[in-house]
Amino acid sequence: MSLQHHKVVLVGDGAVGSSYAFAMAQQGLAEEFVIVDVFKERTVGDAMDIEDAQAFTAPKNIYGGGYEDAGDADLVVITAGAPQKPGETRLDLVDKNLGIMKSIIEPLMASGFDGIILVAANPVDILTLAAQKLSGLPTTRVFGSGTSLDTARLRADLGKKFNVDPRSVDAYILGEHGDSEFANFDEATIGGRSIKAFAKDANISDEDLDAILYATAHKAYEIIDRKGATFYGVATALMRISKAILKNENAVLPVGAYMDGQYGLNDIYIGTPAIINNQGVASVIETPLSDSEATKMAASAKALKDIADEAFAKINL
Ligand SMILES: NC(=O)C1=CN([C@@H]2O[C@H](COP(=O)(O)OP(=O)(O)OC[C@H]3O[C@@H](n4cnc5c(N)ncnc54)[C@H](O)[C@@H]3O)[C@@H](O)[C@H]2O)C=CC1
Ligand SMILES: CC(=O)C(=O)O
Repeated sequence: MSLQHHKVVLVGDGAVGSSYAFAMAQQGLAEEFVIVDVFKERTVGDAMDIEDAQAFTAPKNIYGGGYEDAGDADLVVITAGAPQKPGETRLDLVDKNLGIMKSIIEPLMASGFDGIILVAANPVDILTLAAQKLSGLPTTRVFGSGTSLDTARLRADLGKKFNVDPRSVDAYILGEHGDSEFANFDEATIGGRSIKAFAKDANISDEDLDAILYATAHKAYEIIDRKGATFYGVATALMRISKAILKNENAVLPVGAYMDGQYGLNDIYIGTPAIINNQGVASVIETPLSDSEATKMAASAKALKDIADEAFAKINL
């Protein structure tokens, strides 16, 4: 039996990052875990705090560090960036967070890092593309959390509506992690049976399903209005994706993956199911879309591309 040693570097020890560090500790994932942030004292404090949980979970080497610690890391997770204030969209953060991403990728790559980058900072699809272009790493080894959180929200609401465990719902939010996202209701299933057929039996209308999509797409705003930020959901999604990478699971998960012709799209990252293993995105699953869903995917991609083109031009990317 080989002793596995996985090293993960977290960049951004705010609400999302520290919750992710805690989730990883709870799951006993990553034998070595480095926390990096401009607020250095906080990374040391968080590492000490999480260390106190190890006697109940699993021992690991967790410490506040710097980019010089990333050279031999398997995975770098980037949660550094300004979060939305009430009333702001994710896309409003683009210029500020692109500057932060640039300041991270340069020292990260200077460390000799050659692993996988997983991005969560918003607007995540655009920042993931920036991270890939700035790092020069293969597109399969740089990807984003994409619509993983949105898909979790959708499955939870559908689970409640149809009275089934959300883990048994096979439905996806696709497109931008943001206002132009959409659900694949025309193909979604529970136990292999179409959700639309379940809905018909239960007198649930298309308008009811659209209301579920609306609630999913607006849940971040609802949470931010009440507590200022969202973090537990995305931290758990990041933990789940990290586990698929570190354990080489070949798990099918919704992520923000690079488009190389899938859905007729190129050179953008967008929310889609993909197979995730220790190589990153092993392959993108181009899930079937009805005509109206394909139109929504194209519109979502255009919304992302327009913002990315404008923002990248400002930093010569
Ligand atoms: N993809 C998703 O589903 C979700 C993404 N987010 C995004 O995650 C990001 C972080 O959100 P929060 O943790 O709530 O924000 P936060 O403000 O609590 O934490 C951000 C952290 O980034 C650090 N930071 C800033 N500049 C840095 C730099 N140059 N290098 C290293 N660290 C730096 C800050 O010191 C701070 O600790 C935001 O962009 C937010 O919109 C939040 C929830 C869900
Ligand atoms: C903030 C954010 O992106 C979310 O909760 O979906």
